[in-house]
Amino acid sequence: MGQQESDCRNTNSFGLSSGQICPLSPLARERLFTQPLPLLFLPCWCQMGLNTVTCRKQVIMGGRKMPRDEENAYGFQEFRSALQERRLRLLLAGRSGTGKSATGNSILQRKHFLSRLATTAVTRACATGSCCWASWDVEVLDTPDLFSPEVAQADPGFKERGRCYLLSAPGPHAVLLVTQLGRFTAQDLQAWRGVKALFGAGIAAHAVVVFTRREDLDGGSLQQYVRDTDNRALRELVAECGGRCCAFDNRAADGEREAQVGELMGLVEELVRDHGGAPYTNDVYRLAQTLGGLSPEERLRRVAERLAARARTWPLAGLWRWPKAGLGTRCKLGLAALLGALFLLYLLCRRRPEAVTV
Ligand SMILES: Nc1nc2c(ncn2[C@@H]2O[C@H](COP(=O)(O)OP(=O)(O)OP(=O)(O)O)[C@@H](O)[C@H]2O)c(=O)[nH]1
Repeated sequence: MGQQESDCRNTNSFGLSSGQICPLSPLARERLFTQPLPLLFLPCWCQMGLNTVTCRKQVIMGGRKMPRDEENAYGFQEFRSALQERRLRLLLAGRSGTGKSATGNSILQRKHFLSRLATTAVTRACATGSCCWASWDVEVLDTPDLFSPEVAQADPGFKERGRCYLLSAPGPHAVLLVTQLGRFTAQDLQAWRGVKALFGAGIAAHAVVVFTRREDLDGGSLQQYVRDTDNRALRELVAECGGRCCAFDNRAADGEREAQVGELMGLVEELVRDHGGAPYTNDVYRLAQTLGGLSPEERLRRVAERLAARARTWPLAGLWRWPKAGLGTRCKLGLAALLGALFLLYLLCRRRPEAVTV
């Protein structure tokens, strides 16, 4: 694939102008969360396969098998139109200093984002850049440190995180989790958790792990590196992202960089096909889709408000994600059985109303 560099579009003014699709019915998961009783047991049931709501499903539509993501509110027609639109939104994420901006510049094939070696974070605000790749209009969103625990102090009003949402609305087709080859640290893992905290655990189905400093492979195979690494957290991360990973040497010569971008875009195209052309979406993106008529400030205020509300219910959301948090299957089943037994015990021990004697 060859890249034709050009500015297809200007930066997205909060991303709401393109591909607006009305939200459909709220997710079954959200509905279930409004029911108090099954709340405790949902994660277990879900993990045990009793609840199929969270699972990616194959649905038969018009004689064709279509993959469908639970997080997606799109219907069949919308899948098709998303593909026809030929637009890809890529969101760069990861800890500070891993090479997100440099990777963004490699994709855009020009120096668009500020990228340099520094002891403190260089990127201070979300920024977008766009280019054409093959027949795709590609929009790249670079992010500042939105994913570390420090974000709570740095962005107390959820403004920057709100901008991140609005700039990537109606949702990213792929999240590129950028990490340095050979330096996958606790901070990288925290950043990945931060990505899931901000967007929801379902984002993993749209994630690609991008390693910078490809030159350190010395011509070796990335797959083998990932397979052989003794860093278990890294192996688990790549597995969680469906094995999608690639490597960039952002200082390589133009031709080599173009080949690396081609490799990444191949993974992204496959991902997009797997999702029937639909980007990742969640309740915040769906909210953003309804705010088209409002001023940018008002949209930001509403989205920030929703993010703050989500953060307040974070322990509940954490409960939902808990089954995917890396516990062993046996352990999860054991806990599920224990919770089930406790629930039965509660039902049995509940005081029955006294029999009324006349
Ligand atoms: N050798 C080498 N250096 C790289 C590569 N990718 C990025 N770098 C360097 O890593 C440093 C940090 O890169 P940035 O792109 O600024 O990293 P960032 O993640 O955007 O950093 P923040 O904006 O602070 O979050 C810069 O000096 C880059 O030149 C790579 O593939 N190889």
